Amino acid sequence: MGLLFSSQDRQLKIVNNQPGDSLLVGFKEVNMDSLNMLNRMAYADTANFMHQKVYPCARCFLRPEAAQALEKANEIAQDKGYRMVVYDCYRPITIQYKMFEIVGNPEWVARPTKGSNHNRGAAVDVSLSDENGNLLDMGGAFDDFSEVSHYSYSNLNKEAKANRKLLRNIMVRAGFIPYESEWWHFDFKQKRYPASGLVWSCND
Ligand SMILES: C[C@@H](N)C(=O)N[C@H](C)C(=O)O
Ligand SMILES: [Zn+2]
Repeated sequence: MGLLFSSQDRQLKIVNNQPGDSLLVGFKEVNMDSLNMLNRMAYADTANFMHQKVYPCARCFLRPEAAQALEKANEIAQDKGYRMVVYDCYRPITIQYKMFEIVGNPEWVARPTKGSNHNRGAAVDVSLSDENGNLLDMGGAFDDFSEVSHYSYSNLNKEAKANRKLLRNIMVRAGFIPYESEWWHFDFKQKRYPASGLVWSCND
């Protein structure tokens, strides 16, 4: 894939894997099953806004510090009697292009020329469930690209407002930065990581 340049003349360095590469160099896998997280990786299934399975399988890779922060968030959630629900972690830049082509609005899908923190392995899309895996009411669905998804959307019932706040507090305590437009999206911005085109394998 080589190098891409953003319109704001910031150079976006894309690291791509070669045929035969199976490991994501520089990333750490978050083992959702052993951590009792709910694996709902949306883009490894057809039930998403693209109606296409665009990931080879449902695995969560992040930069090591971001992975550690997600694990911390999970511990905080579990101490309170909840489970982390994981919709997305690292997202190859090729998929960002595909998403942006469909949605075309940077409020909902970051411009691929600039790159999303998902492409850097430094963002997650998450929610919470109870101990039995029942999703908490967040007042709207994951990837509902409408104002209902704004964290501060006013027309929410009390429970949904409280649940959004609970999720946000857990994630902020763990080191993530919330995104106002999407209640589920959290960035980990401690370092500037390069965007990547690496795609994981499913059998190692
Ligand atoms: C596509 C959606 N789940 C998401 O992550 N959007 C943000 C803005 C992104 O693309 O970084
Ligand atoms: Zn996101």
